Amino acid sequence: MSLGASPWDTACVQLADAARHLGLDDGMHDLLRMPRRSVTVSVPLRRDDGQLLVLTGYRVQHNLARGPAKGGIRFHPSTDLEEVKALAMWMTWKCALMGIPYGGAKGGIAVEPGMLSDRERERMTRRYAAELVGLIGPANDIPAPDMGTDEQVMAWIMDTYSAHTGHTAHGVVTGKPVSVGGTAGRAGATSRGVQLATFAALRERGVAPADVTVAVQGFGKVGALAARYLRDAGCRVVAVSDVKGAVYSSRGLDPAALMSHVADGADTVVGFADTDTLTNAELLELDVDVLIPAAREGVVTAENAGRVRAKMIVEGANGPVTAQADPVLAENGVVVVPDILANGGGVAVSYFEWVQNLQGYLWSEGQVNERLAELMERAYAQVSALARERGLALREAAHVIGVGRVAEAHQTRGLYP
Ligand SMILES: NC(=O)c1ccc[n+]([C@@H]2O[C@H](COP(=O)([O-])OP(=O)(O)OC[C@H]3O[C@@H](n4cnc5c(N)ncnc54)[C@H](O)[C@@H]3O)[C@@H](O)[C@H]2O)c1
Repeated sequence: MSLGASPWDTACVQLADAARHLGLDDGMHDLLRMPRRSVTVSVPLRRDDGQLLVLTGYRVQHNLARGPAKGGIRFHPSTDLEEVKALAMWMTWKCALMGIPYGGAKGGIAVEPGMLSDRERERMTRRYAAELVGLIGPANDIPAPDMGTDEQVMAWIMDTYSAHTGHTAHGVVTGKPVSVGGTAGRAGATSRGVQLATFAALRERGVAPADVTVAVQGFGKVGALAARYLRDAGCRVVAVSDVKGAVYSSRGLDPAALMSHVADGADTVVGFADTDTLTNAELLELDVDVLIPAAREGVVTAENAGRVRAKMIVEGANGPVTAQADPVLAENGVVVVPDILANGGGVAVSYFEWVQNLQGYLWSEGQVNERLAELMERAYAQVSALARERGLALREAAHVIGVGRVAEAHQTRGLYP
């Protein structure tokens, strides 16, 4: 297969690589590649000023062999069907790798959420949810937050779905506010998982957190808390960024103070006191121990991979390294802890939330964090062991495990009719 740079191309190259290692035949390879369902919906929105804006929304259920579809919803201007298909495929392998009984899905609306008022965002979300009522559901397909969406968006989706079905359906989404059936520990789950994956990789290489410098691209839900947890655990976070630019301090940044700075109206990390301003491109090329891309896909490419000086990349984002960049990084000895492992903590705790919703029973934050650590460490150990045994990169090993489990589910279930 020829190497492309789009997320879908990257996802297909990774699948083809895993299929080859697993010895899957062409039919099974096709079955695993093709999304089970792809839905495109029109989302008409009445703006506050009376104008009608017609947006496009998507939901892709990539694979259902291991359980109901699971995956986030993204509000971002560059969202399109190809991107959503790639993200849905990665969710399938991630859920399988984490050992949770879900298939993979993803959704989104092509929109810049920052241009909408809160009331517009609510109307848009509810209309999109209403279009998907026949598709989503606690036993069918369970959305969660992703770029540009948050727990309030999940509450609106749950409420819209519940209004249509005539009963409160907590289990239709995860990442909800705790007041409407969310779980303790979900808000920081992806970031905690990133920290656990980083520390597992460092431990294996005999490196202590206190000796580690970190740069984080993306200071959103995943990146900000990942920076904060890593700093709290002893690492020196020297740079972070958002879409407007990056800030750097060789002495180390205080992510908690930066979060307050952003929340208190600055709306960006840029301009934070006692820091130098960098571009996002410069942040990716800093001489640090650990680089955590936690913004969007395709930021480390064949063009800039050779200039990455980090010793390790831990993928907080989905698909931040293209298939063409991977071999360049490997050649230069850069260890990549892949997305389907490194950011699997989010879907793990989403699963815990859904289980609590189905049981009508609440766990403590301690229980959630303990079980998260168990799943992350188990997944890391399995990936690392297979990588050593078969001489694979961590990404290849992670995909061999995830894809292999989904292929096995297909084989065991058989083909209908
Ligand atoms: N939210 C989750 O639980 C979760 C779970 C697993 C994976 N992810 C992945 O993590 C990534 C980030 O998701 P999030 O939920 O934190 O999103 P978010 O919207 O909360 O934050 C995104 C951050 O990235 C920045 N950003 C956007 N475009 C950028 C660009 N071109 N260059 C630099 N920075 C840019 C934004 O300014 C923001 O700081 C995505 O790839 C998402 O799929 C999220």
